[in-house]
Amino acid sequence: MIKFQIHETRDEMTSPPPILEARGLAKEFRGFAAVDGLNLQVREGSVHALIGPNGAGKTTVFNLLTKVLKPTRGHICFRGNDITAKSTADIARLGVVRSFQISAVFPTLTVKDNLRVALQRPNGLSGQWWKSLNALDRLDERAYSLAEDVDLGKYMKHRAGDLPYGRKRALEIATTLALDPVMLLLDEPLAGMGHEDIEGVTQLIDRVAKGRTVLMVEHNLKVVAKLCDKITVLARGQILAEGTYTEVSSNREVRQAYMGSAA
Ligand SMILES: Nc1ncnc2c1ncn2[C@@H]1O[C@H](COP(=O)(O)OP(=O)(O)OP(=O)(O)O)[C@@H](O)[C@H]1O
Repeated sequence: MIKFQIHETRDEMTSPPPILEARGLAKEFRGFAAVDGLNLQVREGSVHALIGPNGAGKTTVFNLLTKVLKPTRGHICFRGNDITAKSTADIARLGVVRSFQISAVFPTLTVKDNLRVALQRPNGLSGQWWKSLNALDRLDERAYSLAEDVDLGKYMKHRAGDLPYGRKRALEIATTLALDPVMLLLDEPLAGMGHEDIEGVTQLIDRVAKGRTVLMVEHNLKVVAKLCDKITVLARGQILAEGTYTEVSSNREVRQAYMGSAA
């Protein structure tokens, strides 16, 4: 692993402890090390990207951090507490929420009703939603405020299924924000998105990152360069390089790993 010693030493002296940390994290599939002794530190308030060539282990790391997979070895800590044995629901209660996975968007419901359904989860109304959406009127104010946060204010009466793709992604992010996360994990938030939506969703992520910590896997390196304070480059399950976009993109081994492509 290539370290940016001066940068990291300065950072460590001035920065708070990491909000999320992986220590010696490993995942083997039938003896194959998809993730191999990962030591990752995500600083509170940062927007941190995990990048790397295909098969580098990004998705596996994400699945380990969000408790979809159990590690073969190693530990995960959130705010200094070991969360290795906790479930996805446990860590969501701590405020660590993965978007585009647990955020369900119901295509036949309006934007407003999708937001009200999402909002009832942290408000302890789960199980009541089927009684009557009218019973959820008290959530309206918060639903409108969430819609404004993601620029969906004028779409409240639209059916989610009729929204353009970028707006659907905005609604998914809004349903995630309904859980009031302190840390958002975004798994390829721009995947499959047309050029016309990328700028809007990039701005949206930038906006919702304020006051939160974001860890994202993303292949679009232009967007990573724009949004992220720190980038961890994975290759063959290990950290190849870490630093700012300028630092990692000028790194020879990173360029080699991408075979002279976008990095
Ligand atoms: N369930 C599994 N069983 C066996 N091997 C797996 C499994 N999941 C992942 N792998 C292997 O682990 C390695 C890392 O895969 P992973 O999907 O984490 O990489 P990635 O960096 O997310 O790749 P991509 O950018 O292509 O999505 C790959 O070689 C993959 O084939």
